[in-house]
Order: sequence, then C-alpha cells, then structure tokens
Amino acid sequence: MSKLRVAVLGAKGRIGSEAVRAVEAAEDMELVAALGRGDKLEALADADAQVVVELTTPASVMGNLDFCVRHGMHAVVGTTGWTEDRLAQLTTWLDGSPSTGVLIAPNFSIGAVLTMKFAQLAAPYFESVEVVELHHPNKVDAPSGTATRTAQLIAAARAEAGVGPAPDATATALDGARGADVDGVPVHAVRLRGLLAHQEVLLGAEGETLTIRHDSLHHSSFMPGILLGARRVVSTPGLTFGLEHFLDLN
Ligand SMILES: NC(=O)C1=CN([C@@H]2O[C@H](COP(=O)(O)OP(=O)(O)OC[C@H]3O[C@@H](n4cnc5c(N)ncnc54)[C@H](O)[C@@H]3O)[C@@H](O)[C@H]2O)C=CC1
Ligand SMILES: O=C(O)C1=N[C@H](C(=O)O)C[C@H](O)C1
Repeated sequence: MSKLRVAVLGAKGRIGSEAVRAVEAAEDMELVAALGRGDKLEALADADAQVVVELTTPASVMGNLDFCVRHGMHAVVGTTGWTEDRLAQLTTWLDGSPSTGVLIAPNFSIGAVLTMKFAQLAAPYFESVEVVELHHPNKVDAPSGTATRTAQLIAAARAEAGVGPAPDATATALDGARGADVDGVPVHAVRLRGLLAHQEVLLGAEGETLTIRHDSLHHSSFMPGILLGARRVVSTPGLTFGLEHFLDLN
C-alpha cells in the first residue's frame, strides 16, 4: 500500500517540530516537506503533498489554507484564531474545490476533546459555569482556542436546554477581573512558566460543584489526534470542525 504523503507547515515550532517527528515515525506516512516561516508554499506542490498539517500562527493560517485548497491538498489544522468570518471564507474556498477536505481541531488531545464533551453534557445541570485555561507564557493568543470552543459548546447546550444566565451579583470590577465573555460564559486565561496546556471547567449548583480538568503535559499528547486527522481527512471532503467528528463522539 502506498504511504500517505504528508507535509508540515510551522515545522520548527513547538508543536510543528513534534509533528514532524510523529509523521516520520508513522509507518503509513511519508514526510514529503517540512516548511517554516519564509519557505515558499510551492514546495508543497513540488513535493506532491496529499495532506498538509498546518501548525503556524493565526496571522499565517488563512494564506496557507488558501494555497492548499486551491491546489487540492487536504489540510489538518491546529492553528488557533478561528472566527465566523474566517470559517465562512474557508467554506467558500472549499466550495470551489469540492473533493478537498480540511479538519480544524481546536485541540488534538483525546483528553481535551473529552473535556469539551463532558462539559457540554454537564452544563445544563448546573446554575454556574466558568472556564479557566492555563498555558505556557509564550502563547500569543488568549483565551485559547480550546477554551473558546468549550465555552461556545457550553453556551449552546445551556441555550438548547433553556437554562438562563449564571448568577453573578458583581456590581463593580476591575477590567478583566471576571474574565472574557464568550457567549455569556466567563473564560479566564492564566500564563505561567512551567505550564504547557491545561483547562478547568468549573460547574456549580446548590450545595455541590463539579470540576472537569485536563492537562497536556507534553506536545506528544497532540500527536495521535494529528495522525488520525491526516488519515481521515483525505476521505472527508469539506470542512470538519473538531476532532470529535473523527472519533465518532457525536
Ligand atoms: N490544536 C491543537 O491541539 C494545538 C494547537 N496549537 C496551536 O498551534 C499554533 C502553533 O503553536 P506553537 O507551535 O506553540 O507556536 P510556535 O510559535 O512555537 O510555532 C509556530 C511556527 O510557525 C512558523 N510560521 C509562522 N508563519 C509561518 C508560515 N507562513 N509558514 C510556515 N511557518 C510559519 C513560526 O516561525 C514558528 O516556527 C498556535 O496557534 C497554537 O495555539 C498548539 C498546540 C496544540
Ligand atoms: O498554544 C498552545 O500551546 C495550545 N494551543 C491550543 C489552544 O489554543 O487551545 C491547543 C492547546 O491548548 C495548546
């Protein structure tokens, strides 16, 4: 059987360098390109890449995906910074290349995907819910893509169940003291030397609390999800948002 021809964009970055090693170690894959900032995207076409793993920055990701989709290359995207406008733009590009697949995964680790699922399940049963994400201090965006997605899923689950806003008597607050408001869910971002990627979903009801916590302790936690994404995206045209769709969790 021929090997899947995979390229990595952002190959010198924290997660990109780990992805290069994971693809090289995968028996069913061949690493055909490993590109960093300043490298020409034409190298992806020259290498005849089937799947491009995109792990760069929010500022670079759209240009890179425009190129990939125009050249019919599938993409597995971990880069953050997704807005409704960006997703609409990507969908338009994919409409023009109907056999191309793009997976965007706010988080590739199984524990984080399950945290989102468990939070979604629990959210309607508790009056209060807040999200705290904790990351290394080199992270350029806040809140994290995972925390934003978690809050969106929580808000949607509560809206569908007809649950009202969480109680909060705060009358005066310093700017930021109550976190960022993501669809009505407070999201707090901690940046601390020594950490990698962590998240707590705090839920509270009369007389009880539930804390759902996940810790990524090494970038290796993201690799099985990236490899799964690369294997599945080639036969999944269009936009898939969230690794859960490839784990049959929906
Ligand atoms: N979805 C997930 O599970 C995960 C997502 N991430 C996300 O992945 C992204 C990268 O994270 P890190 O590796 O920590 O950042 P990083 O800053 O260590 O790596 C990014 C790399 O991309 C390179 N780069 C920038 N523009 C480029 C371009 N146009 N072409 C090729 N390379 C380019 C940079 O030079 C840098 O080497 C972030 O958005 C982060 O939030 C990180 C870990 C897990
Ligand atoms: O920048 C990181 O490190 C991470 N980014 C992703 C995010 O913003 O959710 C995934 C994970 O939290 C690590």
